[in-house]
Amino acid sequence: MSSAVATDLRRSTGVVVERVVRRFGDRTVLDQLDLTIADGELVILLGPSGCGKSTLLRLLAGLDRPDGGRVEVPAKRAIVFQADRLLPWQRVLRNVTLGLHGPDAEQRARDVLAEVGLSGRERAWPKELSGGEAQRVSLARALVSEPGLVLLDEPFAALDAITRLRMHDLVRALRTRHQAAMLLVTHDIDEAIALADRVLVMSDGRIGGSHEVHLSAADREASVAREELRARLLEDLGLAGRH
Ligand SMILES: Nc1ncnc2c1ncn2[C@@H]1O[C@H](COP(=O)(O)OP(=O)(O)OP(=O)(O)O)[C@@H](O)[C@H]1O
Repeated sequence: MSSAVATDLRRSTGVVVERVVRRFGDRTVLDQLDLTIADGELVILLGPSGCGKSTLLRLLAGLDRPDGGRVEVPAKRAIVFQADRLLPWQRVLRNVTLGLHGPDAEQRARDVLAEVGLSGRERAWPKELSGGEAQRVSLARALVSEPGLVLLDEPFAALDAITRLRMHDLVRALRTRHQAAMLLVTHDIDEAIALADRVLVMSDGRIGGSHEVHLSAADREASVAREELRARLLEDLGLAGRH
């Protein structure tokens, strides 16, 4: 089967994945998977452990190649992992400017650090940051190059519940300013409902369920519609009847 990964030179073109296959030995982890993400859309990917979520993100990031099918992604992509992956021997500002070019690189890094609420921490070392602050730096580093696609692999899973809620507010604010397509992997159904334009549920190597989220900010917190969506997601995950 032929495979192709194409990047578009325009800044942001969304994502098109067609019939993508990825095998590891005898195991077919992604099996004719289809997916599209529009510019500016925030899509959340849910699925049981080991179903292939990170494998899909790695393909979209260009860290791996499919065995078959077609992947079309914007040229500029950024990925944020569960662990912050900051360079411990570089200060916060340098961690954000790494790989940036041009005379305005430092100012862009300062601006995006301000956006994530870290003005004044530019000269801090990574070890001096809390977990939430370190993930804010990771978000700043992802956004500073104005990518067309931001991939987030369980970015808040290691944070405490209150910090996670603050990070949700931050992601909502950032997406109104940056028009990137975003794909966020999580195990947390409530995180999915809080943030997503669309929630996808992965099973058997494909996208088994797709749910547009048409809830107001208030309804995302508590409403009959929210509970109905939650029940549908639990059903797709094979957990019907749970709370
Ligand atoms: N490089 C690799 N070599 C061999 N097997 C791999 C490789 N990468 C992933 N796999 C296998 O592919 C399957 C899917 O892994 P993946 O990490 O994508 O799952 P996941 O849905 O992200 O899981 P989790 O939610 O636990 O992080 C797993 O069985 C894993 O062992």
